[in-house]
Amino acid sequence: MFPHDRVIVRRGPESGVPIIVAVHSTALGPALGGCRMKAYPDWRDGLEDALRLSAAMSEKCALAGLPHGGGKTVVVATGAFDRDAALRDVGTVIEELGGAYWTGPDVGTGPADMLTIGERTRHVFCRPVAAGGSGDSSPATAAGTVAALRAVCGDLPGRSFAVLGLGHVGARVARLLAEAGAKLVLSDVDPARREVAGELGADWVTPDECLTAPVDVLVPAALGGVLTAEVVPRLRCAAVAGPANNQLAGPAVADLLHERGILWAPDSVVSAGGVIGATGAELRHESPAEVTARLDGIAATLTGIFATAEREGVTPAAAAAAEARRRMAAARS
Ligand SMILES: NC(=O)c1ccc[n+]([C@@H]2O[C@H](COP(=O)([O-])OP(=O)(O)OC[C@H]3O[C@@H](n4cnc5c(N)ncnc54)[C@H](O)[C@@H]3O)[C@@H](O)[C@H]2O)c1
Repeated sequence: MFPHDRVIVRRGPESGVPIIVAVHSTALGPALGGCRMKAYPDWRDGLEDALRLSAAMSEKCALAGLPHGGGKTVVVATGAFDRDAALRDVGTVIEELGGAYWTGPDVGTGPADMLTIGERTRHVFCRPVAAGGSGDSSPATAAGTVAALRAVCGDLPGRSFAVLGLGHVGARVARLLAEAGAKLVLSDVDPARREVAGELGADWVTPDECLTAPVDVLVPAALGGVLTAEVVPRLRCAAVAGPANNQLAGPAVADLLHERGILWAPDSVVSAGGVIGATGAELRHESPAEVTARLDGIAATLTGIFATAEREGVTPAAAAAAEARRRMAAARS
């Protein structure tokens, strides 16, 4: 079965680069998903990314209890091209969808780029705060991650965490954990990020040492695909929970984690804070208190998924996917 509602692949009329918009589901409401601008070896690799990431967004929105489905835009940014023209092309394609899909920032784009896309469509979120948008989504993503970490290990004081990746989200998570009295091991491929460890009085280690640190929770906050069949046997943590999208290198890795008795918190739940915060403020016009309540709700969602997984003898990944499918099917019927 073709699982997507619709997929558009278009040569941008102004820029000439391939623009791909995948709308996975609108069962729960208009689809949401960021605009990724990235060089790919071939446009078909960009299409594959858009198909996979839009399905992941459907799961994320459904599990966050949002009235939205999942989508994704990919701009295949290979070779020289006019960046603003490509962003306007994205806006043109999104406008043609008539509100079935809204976009925001993703890898390779930021709030300022949403203004350029917004020249052609109003179906865009996370514009800069000065332009009336909600701006950087990473504070909300970090807050949601910490809510998830409370669900994983209860009280944070005295617990140990290895945070891999100290960018927009990871550095904020590390600060919130330090403020809560947790013990931290920190790492990033960028040596300049060592200043975060210095500031927080945390241990600074190499990325490989961070991945295999003997801690309560490993917090992946860098790139996806970090949990591979080779890495899982070397892990020395009790649980893995972090904001990095698509942490599992393949579906079978969830079983490997389960067999080793390592609790894995599905990233579709842990990383939902950004989309909860941005769309709460811009699309649903929720008050800060309502947004905070939704962010805190990530803890209850995760606890429910862990309980279902245990009761049914399945992995948290399988329990999360089944729950998202159930919510979308219920909305369709
Ligand atoms: N920003 C958000 O609101 C948001 C929302 C949902 C999910 N996420 C996900 O969270 C993750 C982090 O997002 P971000 O906005 O902080 O990105 P970012 O680019 O600001 O930070 C990523 C950090 O990871 C580091 N890094 C890259 N490769 C690494 C490696 N192999 N080992 C160690 N460190 C490495 C980079 O140097 C950088 O400091 C990404 O997977 C992103 O998709 C972010």
